[in-house]
Amino acid sequence: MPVSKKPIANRKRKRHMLPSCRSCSTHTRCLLHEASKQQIWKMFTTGIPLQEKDGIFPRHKAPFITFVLGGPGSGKGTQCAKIVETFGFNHLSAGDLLRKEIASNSEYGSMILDTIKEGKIVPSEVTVKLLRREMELSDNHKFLIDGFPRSEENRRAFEEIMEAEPDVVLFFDCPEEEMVKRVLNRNQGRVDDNIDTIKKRLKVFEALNIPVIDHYAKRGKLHKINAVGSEDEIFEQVRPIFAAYQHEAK
Ligand SMILES: Nc1ncnc2c1ncn2[C@@H]1O[C@H](COP(=O)(O)OP(=O)(O)O)[C@@H](O)[C@H]1O
Ligand SMILES: Nc1ccn([C@H]2C[C@H](O)[C@@H](COP(=O)(O)OP(=O)(O)O)O2)c(=O)n1
Ligand SMILES: [Mg+2]
Repeated sequence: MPVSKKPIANRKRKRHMLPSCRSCSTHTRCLLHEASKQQIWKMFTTGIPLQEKDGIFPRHKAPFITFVLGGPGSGKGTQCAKIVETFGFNHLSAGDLLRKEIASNSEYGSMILDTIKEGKIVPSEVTVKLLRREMELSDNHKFLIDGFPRSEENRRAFEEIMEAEPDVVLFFDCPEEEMVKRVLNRNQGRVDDNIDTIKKRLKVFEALNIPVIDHYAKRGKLHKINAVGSEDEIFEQVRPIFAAYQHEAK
């Protein structure tokens, strides 16, 4: 699966292909992107489609990207489902995309399976390519990217290949013993939901994912959420984060 910035052949391209602003493809931010995001939020919160008079043409729609981070079993997938329901995001789970690759017997399937069983991280170019494909094909440009980036390498690869940074980063902060308990009770038939793999995953989380979390904390993008409590209690910490963005866009 070679990484290329060229269009994917024979694939229907959507208007908000990344980078969404052709005139600034070397930049991760430009005034047009920023103005566009304001308009997009307005559109989503009011339900009124963008007009030419708004000064932003639809082809300039910028993606609104949320990274969802947290250790294994911290509740990322569970909360993503609630965010989708309430705020209408497209949920892209890096783990689900990798598991689909295994199931489809793709060229990288066996390597991905071995990596997941070992609790390690799949090479970034593979994961970013899968995410990129989903983002390009999406009709929705509000993305919840769940379980990514899991390492600084993941983060840098995304920024380089997608030429984009997240707008919001959520971190579900959960004690290890609670995460272990949840994963062992998850009951989804996953090859990595066993005590040996979970122990390895927790070490990898500390070593590789915490630096990513620190990076976004320093950049003021991190929203740390206490992941202990009922699903609804946790969602009540999440809700105002997105509600605040809606308010800003008005
Ligand atoms: N707040 C919660 N309290 C107890 N169990 C939870 C909570 N949130 C999720 N779970 C359960 O814990 C397990 C892991 O949740 P999941 O959303 O898959 O986490 P992650 O995607 O971070 O690994 C699932 O079985 C889920 O039903
Ligand atoms: N960015 C990512 C995300 C997941 N993976 C691999 C390695 C992870 O242990 C597995 C499972 O990830 P997933 O996000 O589904 O796991 P949890 O929901 O946190 O339990 O997939 C990866 O290599 N790189
Ligand atoms: Mg998950």
